[in-house]
Amino acid sequence: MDKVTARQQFLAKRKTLSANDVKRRSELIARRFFDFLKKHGLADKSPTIHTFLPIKRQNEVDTWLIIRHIWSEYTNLRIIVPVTDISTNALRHYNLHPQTALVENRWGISEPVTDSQASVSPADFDIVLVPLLAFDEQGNRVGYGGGFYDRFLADCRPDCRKIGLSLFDPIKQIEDTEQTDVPLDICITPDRVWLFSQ
Ligand SMILES: Nc1nc2c(c(=O)[nH]1)N(C=O)[C@@H](CNc1ccc(C(=O)N[C@@H](CCC(=O)O)C(=O)O)cc1)CN2
Ligand SMILES: Nc1ncnc2c1ncn2[C@@H]1O[C@H](COP(=O)(O)OP(=O)(O)OP(=O)(O)O)[C@@H](O)[C@H]1O
Repeated sequence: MDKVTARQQFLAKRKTLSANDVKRRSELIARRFFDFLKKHGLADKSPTIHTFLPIKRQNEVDTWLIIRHIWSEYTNLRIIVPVTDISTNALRHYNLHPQTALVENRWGISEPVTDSQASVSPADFDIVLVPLLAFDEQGNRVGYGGGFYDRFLADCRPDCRKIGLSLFDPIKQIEDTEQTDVPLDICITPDRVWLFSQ
């Protein structure tokens, strides 16, 4: 399947989900994420976790379930979220705390108010939770087509774990992958954890 077709199909599939479907699937994904952290002892190393904040009207995975659980149970973890620079199409990255003031951007994505806050370098990130519309059995992904995450993930350390979160199972293969596409290491769905790198 090509990216354009996958994008259309999965945008349509998402629209069929009720708010309750998204919530239930997001809870299963969050549970699998914390099981994965525990199994690999990742939380012990006080990792820095970068996550997207969900676009509610697009029925994205509700990452707030993961964030709130980290704030209550894993207080040694640092959470970073992206802010989109509309003029350069680049992402900048800022700390997220329970008291961080947020504003919605033009796509309905909550972002920290960045006055006087220093941005954080992608070299600091140990885990990145990656938004997607579709992924394939090799770990390739398709987003909204802006190339934001492809550019961002290229700046992360090679040992940073790139973990996709998907409400749906993978497709067999995305056929028109490009040199600049950065594949996922892992993808978590409501049903299972897909591992793409050893
Ligand atoms: N939650 C979240 N944050 C993210 C991303 C994401 O996919 N999800 N991005 C990942 O790169 C970046 C923002 N990228 C985006 C690019 C385009 C549109 C957009 O055009 N939205 C249209 C609908 C798209 C469609 O239906 O085809 C809109 O809101 O009208 C939204 C986000 C950075 N932050
Ligand atoms: N590192 C990069 N440098 C320059 N252009 C890039 C880079 N990464 C991706 N692009 C370009 O960005 C455009 C969109 O890429 P693609 O269709 O893979 O986006 P996507 O992965 O669906 O979106 P997103 O990453 O925002 O979720 C393509 O034209 C691609 O060539």
